[in-house]
Amino acid sequence: MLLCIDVGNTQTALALYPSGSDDDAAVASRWDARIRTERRATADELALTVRGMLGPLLAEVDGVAALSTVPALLRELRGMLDKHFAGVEHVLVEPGVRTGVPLLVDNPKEVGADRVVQALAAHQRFGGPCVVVTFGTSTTVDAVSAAGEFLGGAIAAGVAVSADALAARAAGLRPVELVAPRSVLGRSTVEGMQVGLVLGAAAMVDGLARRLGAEIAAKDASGRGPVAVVACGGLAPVVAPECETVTHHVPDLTLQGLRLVFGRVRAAARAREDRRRTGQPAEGRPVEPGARKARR
Ligand SMILES: Nc1ncnc2c1ncn2[C@@H]1O[C@H](COP(=O)(O)OP(=O)(O)OP(=O)(O)O)[C@@H](O)[C@H]1O
Ligand SMILES: CC(C)(CO)[C@@H](O)C(=O)NCCC(=O)O
Repeated sequence: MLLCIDVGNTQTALALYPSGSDDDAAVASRWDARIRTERRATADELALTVRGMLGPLLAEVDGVAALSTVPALLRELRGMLDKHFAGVEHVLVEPGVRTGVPLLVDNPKEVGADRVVQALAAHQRFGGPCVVVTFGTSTTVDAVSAAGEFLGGAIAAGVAVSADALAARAAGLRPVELVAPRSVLGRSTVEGMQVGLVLGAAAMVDGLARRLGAEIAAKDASGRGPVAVVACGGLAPVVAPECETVTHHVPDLTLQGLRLVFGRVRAAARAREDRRRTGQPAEGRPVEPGARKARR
């Protein structure tokens, strides 16, 4: 089975998917888990945690795909894969890895690996142009073209981050439970904060999704018409139902994206190996440097 690991800023999500389902847009996980992200964890500590959680399932792992949105943990994650998963194929999604997603932005290297794999998974599953919304430490709203290109998008403070900041900065406000209020007319301090935090985030996402949809349509005639708006992230169950534009909620979108990247990288490596063995040149003409799109 393929082990996918998404190290987020607050939580780390893990799942096991059946091997050999590389091209399938969506495959149900056989096992999943969520743990707190510990920013100072070492490669050995990460391995201890992952192995401990997997227990006997560890023996069934024949591949690992991972990403980290925490730069400090990228090195440790690589160390864990190289030292503790040396015997199985593994892919760490970072700049240089051929995900097949063209990144049409100023600096492709700075785009978070989570946003890249989410764009891939949403496009593979729903086709056409789409908008990806994540409700995690940050709230992101990203545009993906009909051809599956990452066009850019928005990065905003996440709902829990906003709630913490408000309680820390306003003397009369306390942390509140992040749930949708009964009505937009907040009739208490707690409800007023829930309106602002939860319904406010939903309204922001709706506004951005509509504007990004218009940008996609303006760039490409095939982007006109309904655009799938795909939500994921730890707070999606709370906020996505309050959004008018969200059409799908895929809780494991990032992990599915990791699974797809693993399949692509493995297929490319096998094609290279076949060519090397048979002495055949790569298919197609070499791409001229000026015409090359930024991919990773
Ligand atoms: N059941 C829940 N109820 C309330 N908040 C939750 C729940 N589950 C997760 N969260 C919150 O969701 C956020 C974590 O979501 P997620 O794992 O998508 O983000 P993350 O780990 O920070 O990833 P990223 O760095 O990609 O944003 C945290 O702010 C956490 O407090
Ligand atoms: C935006 C977040 C925090 C979303 O998880 C992550 O993708 C990240 O740290 N990205 C780097 C900056 C960027 O994507 O442009």
